[in-house]
Amino acid sequence: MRRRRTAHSEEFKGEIAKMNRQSYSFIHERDASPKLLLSEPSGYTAEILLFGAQVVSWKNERRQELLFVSSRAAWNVSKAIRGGVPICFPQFSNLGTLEQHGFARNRLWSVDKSPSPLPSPSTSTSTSTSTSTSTSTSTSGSTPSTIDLVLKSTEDDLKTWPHRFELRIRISLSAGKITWIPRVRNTDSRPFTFTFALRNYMPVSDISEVRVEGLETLDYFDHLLQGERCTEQADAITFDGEVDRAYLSTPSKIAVIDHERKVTYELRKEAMCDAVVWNPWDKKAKALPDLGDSDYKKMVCVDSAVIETPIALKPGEEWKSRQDLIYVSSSYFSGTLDPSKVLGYMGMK
Ligand SMILES: O=P(O)(O)OC[C@H]1O[C@H](O)[C@H](O)[C@@H](O)[C@@H]1O
Repeated sequence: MRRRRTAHSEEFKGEIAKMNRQSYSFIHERDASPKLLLSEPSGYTAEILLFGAQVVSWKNERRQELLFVSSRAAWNVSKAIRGGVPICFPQFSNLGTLEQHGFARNRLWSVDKSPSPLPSPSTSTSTSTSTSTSTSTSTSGSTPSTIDLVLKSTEDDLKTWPHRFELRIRISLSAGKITWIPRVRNTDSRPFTFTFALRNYMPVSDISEVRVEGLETLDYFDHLLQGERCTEQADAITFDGEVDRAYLSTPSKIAVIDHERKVTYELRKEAMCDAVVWNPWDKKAKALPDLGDSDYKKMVCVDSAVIETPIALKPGEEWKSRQDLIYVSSSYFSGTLDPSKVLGYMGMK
């Protein structure tokens, strides 16, 4: 593979940083944004673009890709890659005057090489109504590998969103689990509000065979019905057409169960009380230039989000949240994948 020498490659050439439990290396590919590689002892790896702080690959010890990336993803990044886990800030979707999903996913972030310790829950300001108080631990019990990335307001961004902020994301990798800890600090002299989402593109064998559990009976805004408020009637979400919904006041655990692939993704979240479920289906997929025509069959987005009640921060305040994405293969279970066993294993039932 050809390597490109850039300012970043000069600065970080050959660097393996191991400070404050950080363990990453830089990858430089031709015509692509610098990428960071996180690895951990049991063989899981993650690749993170500095452009958008977007995780674009998460692999297990057998080198199987655990995130969806479009077959037509545009890697010469001028906008967020279609796939992985883009970060939507300070606006989710088109719910405001900014560009769709906000600008954070389309900016070059920096590595925070000497990150400050995470604030304890009592010192951090969380204005969202999280339903969770739990703190996840590494599924392997080993120390995770972490990287801290930071985005600050630029003079250009201040023209469209006139609020000075610092957005920090700590991404940690351990066996079977990847964690995001986003923090937004108001560094301005006036209060501001924002919405936020971690958009998780998960790969599935066949979208028609997928169930999303944990959102039943909840209210949601249906983007396909001009944001109309509806109530989920089904006992699990299944897919036979386009879905674009923001579920409200969701539990801290949601499961995406792929019967055919015999895999379950468990999404655990704190301080992000909404959850978005999105699949574009065939017509919309054809309209998206960076999504293959039939890619919609192989993906589903289930996002941790704060949408209904935007986060409000006074000057100096900080909001902190957390998302764990946990990969559970049916090899943990004997015989056929039984959703009730999976959910029982996860402590959901
Ligand atoms: O194409 P993107 O900007 O990544 O957005 C992908 C989708 O995200 C959200 O769910 C919006 O409600 C959709 O209308 C949009 O198509």
